Order: sequence, then structure tokens, then C-alpha cells
Amino acid sequence: MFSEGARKHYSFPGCTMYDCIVLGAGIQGSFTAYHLAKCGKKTLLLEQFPLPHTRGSSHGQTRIIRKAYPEDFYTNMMQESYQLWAELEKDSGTKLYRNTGLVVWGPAGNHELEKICKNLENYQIPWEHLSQEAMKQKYPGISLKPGEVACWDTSGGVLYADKALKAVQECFLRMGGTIHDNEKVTHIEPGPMITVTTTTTSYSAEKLVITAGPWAQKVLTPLGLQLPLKTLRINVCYWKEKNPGRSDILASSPCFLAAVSGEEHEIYGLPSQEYPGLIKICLHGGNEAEVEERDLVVEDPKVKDISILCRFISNYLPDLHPAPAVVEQCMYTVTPDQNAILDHHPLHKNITIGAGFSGHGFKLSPLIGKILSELCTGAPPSYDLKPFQITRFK
Ligand SMILES: Cc1cc2nc3c(=O)[nH]c(=O)nc-3n(C[C@H](O)[C@H](O)[C@H](O)COP(=O)(O)OP(=O)(O)OC[C@H]3O[C@@H](n4cnc5c(N)ncnc54)[C@H](O)[C@@H]3O)c2cc1C
Ligand SMILES: O=C(O)[C@@H]1CCCC=N1
Repeated sequence: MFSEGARKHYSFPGCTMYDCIVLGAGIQGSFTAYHLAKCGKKTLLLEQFPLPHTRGSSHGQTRIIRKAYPEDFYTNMMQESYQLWAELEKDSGTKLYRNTGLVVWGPAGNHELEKICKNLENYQIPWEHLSQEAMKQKYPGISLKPGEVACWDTSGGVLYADKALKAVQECFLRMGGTIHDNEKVTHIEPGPMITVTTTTTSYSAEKLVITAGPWAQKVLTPLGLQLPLKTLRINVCYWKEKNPGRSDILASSPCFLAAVSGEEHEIYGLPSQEYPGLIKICLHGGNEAEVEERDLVVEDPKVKDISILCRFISNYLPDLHPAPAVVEQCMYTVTPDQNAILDHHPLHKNITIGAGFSGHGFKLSPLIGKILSELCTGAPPSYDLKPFQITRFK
């Protein structure tokens, strides 16, 4: 709570005071606000768009959840993240996770694939090695090439993303939190009491958490902080069966990640959900785009994502039409090492930043929210945060 001194010196009429303000009601900001409210903090969650919206990174019906990661710290963090997802399911009374299993495949000896198997083994997470032949038996619709192998993460599955966002925001409100949507933050005045000005009014708080997704750099520049963040426009593609109902690819597909020889980016897929009869398969990458300009057609994209995907579908999922039936857009905010930034502002220690989730942050969000709330309140962090510190960038 506020110290009396802070109240006397910094409150002014018409400026509502909170313990903590969270800027940005995507999945990371919403979970941060939820954890802050859980620790008894009077918390305001601010969002520029009317909720729900589709302009950031957290919209859509589905995201992959998995423990299969080449970095052991993620496999470790995912164990608690699964528990926190289960807690939210219970608190909200909403089913948020469907266990489909996840297959990761690539050329035998692929370094990342080997690290994934090693991590699953070390953390005693049930997994299986699948040969090309075993994959054919289990998933006849997926056609691995000679010399390719797969790893089967039994815990992998689908998160119901839009339901999760709604659930966490509702739980936050139930705990006494406040959400103001359709209210853009236009100015932040740092200090022992931070003043946050929006398109509607001003608020003050001892602590601020910035979780602005692809707008992060725009919010941080006036605060004197330049981070190595890139914003990418992602084409979210859905593919149709050649003979509807004739193959079993839609009915029994697992989630998958594929490292294809000769392609720089991974490709991933999820079972049919959003559009009956269509399956979602995307490139883990895209072309750089300003968040406000993402709807402008880029003439000559550097990453020819749709062509890469069409080639992939022809080679690996021959029961699907090798041209997308539906294409939608979403934004990634990526860092050079694809690890997020979870840290204090270097000059204003009462401002905490969560940014650069690099296209894989949804599954981790219940834990990210917990970590950001720990950073915000000064509680000891539950994890070693070295991979996420700002100082790792020169
Ligand atoms: C196509 C796609 C597929 C993905 N697949 C997976 C997956 O399978 N598994 C997985 O784990 N992750 C996945 N991800 C990544 C995951 O969805 C993101 O890491 C996550 O949604 C990022 O959330 P965020 O809260 O940081 O950003 P956002 O959701 O963009 O939230 C930021 C919010 O801040 C608000 N904001 C910004 N500036 C202001 C301001 N000035 N005032 C007020 N509000 C402001 C924005 O409007 C926005 O609502 C995927 C992402 C995409 C795009
Ligand atoms: O995070 C995930 O699991 C997905 C699939 C791999 C690429 C990005 N998102």
C-alpha cells in the first residue's frame, strides 16, 4: 500500500491512486494484474482498445502448450505453468486445455531435437521417440522423409486462447481488480509516485508494469529506453483437406513442430478448431512490420512464408490442399535470442517491463504474470531471471 508520505506528496485531486498499474491487457498484462490482485494489491489494468480485440498478439482461439523445449529453463518453467493453467481452469470453471500430445520432428541428429529429448528425459516428463515408420503407423496423414525422426511430448496440447484471456480478466475483476479498456496511455511521468495519463484521465501508482506487446518500444522510447525488439507480421494460415472427411488428418492430428532441412524457420500445426474442416499450420516467423501498418500489403516480403508453407504441405501433409483456405494476421514481438525481457527499467526501478515474447509466450503467461508481479512488488523472483535481463543485450 502507499506510504503516507507518498500520499501527501504526490496525490492530487482528480487523480485516482492505485498500488500498481498494468499497461496492456493482452495475456501477459492480464495475468500480471491477476497475480498482483491475488497478493492484495489495488491494481488497475489499462487497455487502449475495447476488449476483446484482435490488434495485438493474444487474440484467436488456440495456442500450443508443451514442455518440449530445447532450453532446459523453459521445460522447467512449464511444469509450474501447467499447474497455474489448471488453477485458472478451476477458478474460472472453464476448460482451457485440450491434451492432444505434440510431435516434434526433424532430421536425425538435429541438435535442437536432441536437446528437447534430453530435457524431457531429465525432467522425467513422459515422452517417446518415434521413427519414420512409427510415425506412419500413428499418424498416416503426416509423411516423414527418410532420415527424419520425431519426439512425442505426451503433455503437449491446445490452449483455448480467447477463453483463457477472458477467464483471467474475469478472475482479476472478481478479486477486486479494475480494468479500463478503450483508454490509451499517452504519457508516463516517472517518479516515486508514477503518473499515468490516458486519453480519458490520469492515475497515479507506486508501481507500473508495462506489457504493451508489439507497442512496447513505442511506450518505452519516451522513457529513454531502447530495446532490440522487432515486430513481425505473422500470417496465420488454415488448410483444407483434398477429400473432405476422407483422411484422418483433421480428426486425429496432434500439435506439431517441424524443423525442415533447408528452411530457416520452424513450421507448426494445431488440430482443427477455429474453422470446421480446416487445420492451422503456420511458419514460426514473418516479415518485419510496424504494428499500426500491419494491414498494408508488403510488395516483396523477405520471408516468403506462404510459399514455404505450400511446399511443406505438399511434402509432409499430402492429404491437404497446398494453398491456404484462410489467412489471418497476428503480431510477434521478437528479441535477438527469442527470450523475453522480464526486468526493471534500468533508471526507474518502480517500472517493470515484460516484452518480446517472441511468438511462444502464451503457454508461459500464467508464470510470466507471477514473475512480473514478483518483480513489481519486490518479492524474491521464483526463477533465475538471467536469460530475461535487459543487460544481456550490449
Ligand atoms: C500467430 C501467433 C501464434 C502464436 N502461437 C503461440 C503458441 O502456439 N504458443 C504460445 O505459447 N505462444 C504463441 N504465440 C505467442 C503469444 O500469443 C504471445 O507471446 C502473447 O500473446 C503476447 O502477449 P502480450 O500480452 O505480450 O501482447 P499483446 O497481446 O499484444 O498485449 C499487449 C496489449 O497492450 C495494449 N497496449 C499497447 N500499448 C498501449 C497503450 N499505450 N495504452 C494501453 N494499452 C496498450 C495492446 O492494445 C495490447 O492489448 C503466438 C503468437 C502469434 C501472433
Ligand atoms: O510456442 C509454440 O509452441 C508455438 C509453436 C512454435 C512456434 C511458436 N509458437
